[in-house]
Amino acid sequence: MTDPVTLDGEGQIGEFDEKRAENAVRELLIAVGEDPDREGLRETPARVARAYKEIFAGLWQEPQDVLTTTFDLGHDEMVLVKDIEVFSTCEHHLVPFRGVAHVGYIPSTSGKITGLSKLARLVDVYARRPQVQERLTTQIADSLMEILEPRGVIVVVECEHMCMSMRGIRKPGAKTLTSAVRGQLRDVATRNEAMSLIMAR
Ligand SMILES: Nc1nc2c(ncn2[C@@H]2O[C@H](COP(=O)(O)OP(=O)(O)OP(=O)(O)O)[C@@H](O)[C@H]2O)c(=O)[nH]1
Ligand SMILES: [Zn+2]
Repeated sequence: MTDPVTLDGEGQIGEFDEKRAENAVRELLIAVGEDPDREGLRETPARVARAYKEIFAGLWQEPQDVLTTTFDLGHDEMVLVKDIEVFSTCEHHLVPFRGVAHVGYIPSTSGKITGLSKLARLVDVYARRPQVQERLTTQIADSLMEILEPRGVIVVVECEHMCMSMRGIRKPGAKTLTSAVRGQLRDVATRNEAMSLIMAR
């Protein structure tokens, strides 16, 4: 058994513990009735540990690590990046949920903007954690508000949750939509403009 770890105030250990993850996967395989020492499974615990390190890499990143490049371009109209692919993990069942995120903002009056790819990186920072879709959505919106200080933000996330498709209620195809709207994007006209851009196919 690996020694218990000391959790910090956020409920996190200091860094991803690959050995501990590997041991846990081995235990899980035994618990489900498998033989972790049979040939096909021998490397699986180490492989799964490496995969989890990647899937949960966002736990070791902060939004300011990726929203690094900002420009003062004087552009003060809406910027919207839509259909950003989302792969995340439901914190209730540890199975994936996937779909797309649409992220838009109205820059500050000085026109402080960021690189378009940074919006997609920001989505990944929060998606690569054990999540619920509502929190993923609000975290993206709130971190953008804090770092870019824009006049408004809109984030819409549409995902299918494997915990609803492959088990439990078994409703493949059901999509969950969540939104977070901040600042001037709460104004009906501006919000409608953003939504019509998001919904246009
Ligand atoms: N609000 C919200 N619920 C989620 C999300 N992902 C999964 N869930 C739900 O979390 C709930 C957990 O319910 P529980 O009753 O504790 O667990 P369960 O017995 O496995 O539930 P079932 O999935 O209904 O079989 C389920 O209703 C899931 O659909 C999410 O991102 N947001
Ligand atoms: Zn789930």
